Amino acid sequence: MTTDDLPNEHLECMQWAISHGAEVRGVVPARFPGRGLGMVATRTIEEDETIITIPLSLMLTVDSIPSTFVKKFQPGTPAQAILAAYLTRGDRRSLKKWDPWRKVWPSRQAFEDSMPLLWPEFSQSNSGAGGIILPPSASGTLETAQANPLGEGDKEIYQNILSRQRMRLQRSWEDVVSVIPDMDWDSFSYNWCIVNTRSFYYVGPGKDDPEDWNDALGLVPFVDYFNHSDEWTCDVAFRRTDYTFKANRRIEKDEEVYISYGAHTNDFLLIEYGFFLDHNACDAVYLDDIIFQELSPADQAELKQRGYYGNYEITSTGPCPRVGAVACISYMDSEDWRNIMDRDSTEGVDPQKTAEIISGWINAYLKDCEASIESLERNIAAGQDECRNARVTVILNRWKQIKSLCQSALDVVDRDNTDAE
Ligand SMILES: C[S@@+](CC[C@H](N)C(=O)[O-])C[C@H]1O[C@@H](n2cnc3c(N)ncnc32)[C@H](O)[C@@H]1O
Repeated sequence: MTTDDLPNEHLECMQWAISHGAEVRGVVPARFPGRGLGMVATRTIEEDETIITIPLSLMLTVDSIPSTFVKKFQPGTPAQAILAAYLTRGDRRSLKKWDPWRKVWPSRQAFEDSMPLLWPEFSQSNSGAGGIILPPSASGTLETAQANPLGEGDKEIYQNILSRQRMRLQRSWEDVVSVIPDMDWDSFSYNWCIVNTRSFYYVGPGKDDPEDWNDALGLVPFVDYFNHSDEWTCDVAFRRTDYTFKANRRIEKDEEVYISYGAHTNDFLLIEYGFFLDHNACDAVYLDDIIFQELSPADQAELKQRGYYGNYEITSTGPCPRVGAVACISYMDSEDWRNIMDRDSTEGVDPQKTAEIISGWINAYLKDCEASIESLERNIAAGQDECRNARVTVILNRWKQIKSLCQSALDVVDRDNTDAE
């Protein structure tokens, strides 16, 4: 961590926020290797101490930008599209207020380096040209399986992540160019990424929470310096009039202070934010594409009706209960299977068989990992272009993490099976 060589613009940004009503106690921006800027404690911070308060008046949301600009857009245009359009083509005088804060944002090059969405390999599709193989949760495809329809449930955002993101950007772009035809793509996509990586949850006064959380966002100056950790030390509370940032444990002087961007998998962090964590308690991958191949139409219908279709998650601590349920349906008598689902019966369950089926699925995923790792390593060895090699290395490291997650899950399945014998 270093604050000594911090360019003045960061302290000016903090002063600007304070002069517009922000209260800042015990933290300043600082540079952290591999994480860009972040927030550091300048003294010991006690548990429950409020370190920052940001008034609503400082925020940049669809409610705070000139209504003449917002009114140009059709109802239903995503907030992210309107904000990115405003940052790109809003009235210069009204935008000037935000200059000290915008000055400290990352460059477009930083996004081009870190966000697969902007990598040339993925400009057309999810399966990168030139051999960059994205993890299945990001690309929506396994080498060994055709992409299948997704299941149901709140975990869906963690699959097909790049397609979903590309669709959101595409839709934003179309909505915006239909109103501002000479919008510049490079600037717009840059500002779209800014909103994507630096927004907070925001719902305007008197409004209900929208169905899609992508529609509930706003930019909150200065606190967008906070980096993410799955062991965050600062809780964020949105009270509709302000945001408060409160330490959830004692923080020592010179420690980086983290918030949580959500309980996200590493593939989600990679695609949506352009980084992933070395250790992430929320990391997971999904066996859907492998399992879907083996399900009969009747089993699919039964699983759908019970809300058990898809989102077959594995973590380093083993498979989720949905995986066990779908393994059982593949060999059990229908009546017995319904009884385990409805009455917690164990009649007809063969734990060894269940474990063998699950191990087979995880091993199929592992095979894909190994093939991808080999191919990416060959790709790096043959590559001449340094920037491209850096991109391939990021993805290779992610595949290695996935391989180790699968191996841990496999160990858990094998151990549980041995214990049951
Ligand atoms: C809200 S900004 C945080 C401030 C940012 N680091 C900066 O330099 O302006 C979010 C971005 O910070 C980076 N980031 C956040 N948490 C990180 C972490 N734990 N490790 C590496 N990069 C991180 C990612 O580039 C992400 O898109």
